[in-house]
Amino acid sequence: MNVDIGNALASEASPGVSRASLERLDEQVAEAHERIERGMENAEHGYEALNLPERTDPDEIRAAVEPVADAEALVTVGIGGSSLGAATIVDALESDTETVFLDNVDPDWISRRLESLPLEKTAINVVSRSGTTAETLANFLVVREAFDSAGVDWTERTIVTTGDAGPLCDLADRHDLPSLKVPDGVPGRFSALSAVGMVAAAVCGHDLEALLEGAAAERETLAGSLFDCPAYAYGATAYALDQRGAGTNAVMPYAESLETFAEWFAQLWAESLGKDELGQTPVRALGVTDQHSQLQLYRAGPRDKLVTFLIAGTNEDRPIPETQVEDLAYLGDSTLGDLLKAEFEATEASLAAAGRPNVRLEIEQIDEYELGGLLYSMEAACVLAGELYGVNTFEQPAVEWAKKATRGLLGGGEFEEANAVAEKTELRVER
Ligand SMILES: O=P(O)(O)OC[C@H]1O[C@H](O)[C@H](O)[C@@H](O)[C@@H]1O
Repeated sequence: MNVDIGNALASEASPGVSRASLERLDEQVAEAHERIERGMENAEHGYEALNLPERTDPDEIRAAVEPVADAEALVTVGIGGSSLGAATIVDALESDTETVFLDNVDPDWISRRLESLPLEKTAINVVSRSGTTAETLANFLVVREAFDSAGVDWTERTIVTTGDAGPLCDLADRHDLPSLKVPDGVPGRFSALSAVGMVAAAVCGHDLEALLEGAAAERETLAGSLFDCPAYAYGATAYALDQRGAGTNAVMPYAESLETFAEWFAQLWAESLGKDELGQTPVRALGVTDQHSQLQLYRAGPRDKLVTFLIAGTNEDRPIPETQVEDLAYLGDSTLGDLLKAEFEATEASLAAAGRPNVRLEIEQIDEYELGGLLYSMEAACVLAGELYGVNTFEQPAVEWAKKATRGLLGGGEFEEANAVAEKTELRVER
C-alpha cells in the first residue's frame, strides 16, 4: 500500500498539518514504534495481532474446511470483529460461492436470507471470540433449526472458530465439530488475518498464502519514521488532523467491492480509539456513488473532516458504447474504468481546491496479496494512532455496558445496567 498525505498538509488544507509539525510528531512515532515492536516481540495482548502474518497456518484452516469443500454457499454467523474481516475479504474478491453474513438479529431479514439458501449445499461458519455473544449464539440456534427443518445435518456442515473456553467451544466439543481457535492476544477487530477472517476465504477458494504474504510485506515496512512507513504515515496524519479539528474520518473507497472495507475500518477505528473522550469518528462512504450524496458536505460543510480515499487498479474494464447523441459522444471514447478514475481525480482535486484535507491510499489491484497488505497496514496505522492518543487500543469497555443491559432485559441474569431502560426520560410528541 502506498499513501499520499500531500493534501493534508497545512500549506494545502485547513485543518492541515505542517511539515514541521509532522517532523516533530515523528519523534513520537519513533517512540511508539519501539513500543509496538516490544509488544510484538513479547506477544502482548493486541500487539500480537501484528504477528499474524507469521503465526496463521493456512494448512490448518484448509483442513478444517475440507468437509464442506462441496459448498455452493456459505453462511457466516458472527458480529463485529467476528464478521467484518471475513466479509471484507470475500466481498472484495471474486468467487462462485454465495456468501451471507448474519451479523444482525432482524427476524424478517434472517428468515429471508435463510429461505434464499440451498441448505444442503450450504456451509455454516460460526465465529465468536468470547463464545458468548448473544446475537451470534441466537442466530446460530436459528440456523441450526432451519437446517434441521430442511432435513440437513448441520453437524456435517459447520465449522466453529472460537476461544479456548465458553459455550461455543463446549458446543463444538459436544458435536465434534471441526473447530479453529481465535489466536490468543488478538482482539476480534484485529483478527481478519487469522482463522476468524480466513475460514470464509478458504471456503470461497481464495489464496490464503497470498493474503498472508501481502500482510508480511507490510510488516517489513514498519519503521521508526512516518516518512518511511505508509501505515504509520496514515495513522500519524489521521491523528494529527484530529488534533487540529478533523474529528471525522470519511473513508471512501473507489471500488464497489471495497465498500465492506469501509465498514471493517469503521469498527477498527471507532472501537480502538474511541475512549477517554478521544478518538476520530469514522464515516463510511463509497466512490463514485457518494459524490452525489455526501460530497457537498465534505467540500462546503464544517471543516471537521478528513476524507480518506482508497483507490485500486481495476481488474477488468468495460468500454462505454458509442452513441449518436452529440452531448454524450465524449463518453464513447472512454471506458467505465476511465470514468471511475476521472471521477476520483476530480473529486480529490475538488476537495483540495476547497482546502479540505484528504489522504489517498493506493493499492495496485484488488487481489489477495494487496488486500492482505491493506488490512495489515490499517491495523498498524490504528495501533500507532492508539499510541499517539495514549489510549488502550485493544479494549472496548463501553460496548460491554449495553451487552449487560440486553442480557438483563432478557432474564439472562441480574444486571443493574438493565434498570436504566425503565428509567428513560420521555418527552413524546405523538400524532
Ligand atoms: O467475537 P465475539 O466475542 O462474539 O465478539 C464480537 C464483537 O462483539 C463485541 O461487542 C465487541 O465490541 C466487538 O469488538 C467484537 O468483535
